[in-house]
Amino acid sequence: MPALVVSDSAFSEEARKTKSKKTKKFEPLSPDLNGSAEENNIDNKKKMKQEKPAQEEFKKKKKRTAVDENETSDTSSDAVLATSSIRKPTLNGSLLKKAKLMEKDGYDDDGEVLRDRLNSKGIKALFPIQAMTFDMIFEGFDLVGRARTGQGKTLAFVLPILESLTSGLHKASRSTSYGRNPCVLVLLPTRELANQVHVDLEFYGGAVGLSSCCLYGGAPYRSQELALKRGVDVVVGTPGRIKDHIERGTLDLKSLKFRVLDEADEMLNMGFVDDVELILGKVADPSKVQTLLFSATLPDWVKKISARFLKPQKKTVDLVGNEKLKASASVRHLVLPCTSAARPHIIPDLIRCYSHGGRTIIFTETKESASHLSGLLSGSRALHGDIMQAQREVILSGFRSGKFSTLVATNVAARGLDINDVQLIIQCEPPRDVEAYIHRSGRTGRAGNTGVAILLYEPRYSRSIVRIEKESGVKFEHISAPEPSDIAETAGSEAADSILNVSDSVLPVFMSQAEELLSSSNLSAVELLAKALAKAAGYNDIKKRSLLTSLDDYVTLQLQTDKKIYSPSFAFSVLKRFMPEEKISGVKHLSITADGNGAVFDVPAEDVNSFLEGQENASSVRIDFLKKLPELQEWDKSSRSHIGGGSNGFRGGGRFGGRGQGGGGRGSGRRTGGFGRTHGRGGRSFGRRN
Ligand SMILES: Nc1ncnc2c1ncn2[C@@H]1O[C@H](COP(=O)(O)OP(=O)(O)OP(=O)(O)O)[C@@H](O)[C@H]1O
Repeated sequence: MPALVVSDSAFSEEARKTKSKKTKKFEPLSPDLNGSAEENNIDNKKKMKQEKPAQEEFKKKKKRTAVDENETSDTSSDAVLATSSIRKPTLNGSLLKKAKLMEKDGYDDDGEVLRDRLNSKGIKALFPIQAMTFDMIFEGFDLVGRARTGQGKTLAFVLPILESLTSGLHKASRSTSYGRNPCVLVLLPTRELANQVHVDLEFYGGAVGLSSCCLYGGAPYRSQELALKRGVDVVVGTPGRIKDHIERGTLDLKSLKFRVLDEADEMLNMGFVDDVELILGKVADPSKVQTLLFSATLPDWVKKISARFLKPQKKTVDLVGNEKLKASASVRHLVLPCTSAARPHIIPDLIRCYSHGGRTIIFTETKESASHLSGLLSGSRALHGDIMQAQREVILSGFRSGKFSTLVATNVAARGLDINDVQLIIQCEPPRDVEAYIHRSGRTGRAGNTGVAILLYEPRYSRSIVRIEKESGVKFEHISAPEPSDIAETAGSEAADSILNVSDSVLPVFMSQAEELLSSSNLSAVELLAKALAKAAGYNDIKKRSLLTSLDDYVTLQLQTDKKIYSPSFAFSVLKRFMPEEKISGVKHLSITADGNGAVFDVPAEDVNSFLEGQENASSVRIDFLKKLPELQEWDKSSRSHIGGGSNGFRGGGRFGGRGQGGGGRGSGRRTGGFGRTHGRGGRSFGRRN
């Protein structure tokens, strides 16, 4: 039997670590070393016996089956249980074995169907979290599982549960009768997520003859009650509605074998604590139920819940642990200063630069701002809790199927949603807690793919960026907004391509007008053609854009004097020496540089020349047009004063290389799509996908 190993795919650090650990760990299990492996297993079995005697009978059976099958012992779970380490992580090892077991029982077709279904989704080997938890779950342990977003936590509980019900611990006691009570309960925080996991359970569970239903609020009770009455094996749902069904007597948890809390911490955030605790407390004999808890983030409440409701022998597989980086490692994390007024202008440009033609999810803090922003972004739809449930489902399925490619959502879409080809996440402002940042940014870069997450922030409140950076372990790349001229350049390039595709049949009609235009204009043929291209690309002019706030039609200037500038009021007093009051009133977002040698501020694009020329009238003063934002002092919202620069500062400086002399990365971006405005330390140019 070919033993597949954990995917060696272009995946995470974890995958690599797991693989190397795995190789080391399982080398002794090669066929010629079976003896020593067997000895290990015997030792481990002893430890296991002390640890969980209730499992013994089942394990004996399992071992007999393995011997019957003449398999090597490399799939023995004992090693895992004793070491809490990695079992040979085989999809084939496990699922082929499953298929074999099924063959004996006459269920070979089901096994094939399950395998085919996994393969049809590109699943050929287990991801680390799946490989490391499979046996623990299959063997009957309670488990807390944590892995970064997009690393396959759903199948980490789905597959061993299916296997356990159809060929493992619970096979014998499984009922298939009409009106049977569910043996699996999966709790999730949002309806969308419940739906998604239900779809997975129907798809994979259906392959082995398990039925499921999904219970969430906002949907009629009747169809849910009918499904429960007929009898199902798996119930998936949100805590509120599950509790309602329990209280109405339509859902009985007495036959439960598994209960799963997916994204448990979000249930706390959403105020489901009491409901969850009530549901967990409804099980008659907790010793007969296996409880599994999965999330990418495990704050304190989850630890409390697990201490209260999981058995003392529970296992914990934490692939994030004390590692500094808690967010997805396959996502580029970017930050960009941007006022709320600038968002509607800047976001389409960000999508154009960073989404590579894929899907984008934009997160806002409130339902109102989601609706408002979606109204301003053509081709986008909003998704939030005030939208009727049926409509929410239509919107999400439209987004999944590509009917529109930009979704503007609140946190209802932050957790767990797995949508193909989401290339870009934009967060309109820093979320209140780091968990929200981790989950939102994790809607891209899933299953080993890459993605980009851009966090917008009001420049004055850069402190929250520092906080998120510290708590998530992410090293943000600071970028400035794509310059309108860069966007126009690409649009012009597309227009040039489209012009070449225009049929020659237009020439007789337009030639004489072209000749007339050329002869009557002072412009050269190339200049006229450039204007025609601009028009074809939809441009009448090129706007300026502020470096400080990303506002269109504003330009960022820098003021320097021969003295240090300690406060905005001092900077204003200097400006007042040589600029008229009406121009000073147009100055916005004045901030002091971290080194105190200058002040930067925005002025309307039409006033730039007045400021540049005005400095002629003042001695020891310099005004410069900024191409690169220096490091700035942070604005302390509470004291309404500037905090000293340096490490606390709003980091522009060296990290904002983009518009710096030469405009980092602009150059040949035309064809390769380089909008080279990534100004992180590495200064990588972030081009469009070729
Ligand atoms: N072994 C595998 N091989 C290939 N793809 C997989 C494998 N396991 C899961 N996937 C795919 O990876 C994607 C992410 O899986 P899943 O939604 O379970 O991640 P998650 O860890 O629960 O993420 P989140 O924390 O965001 O909820 C899904 O599209 C899933 O089909």
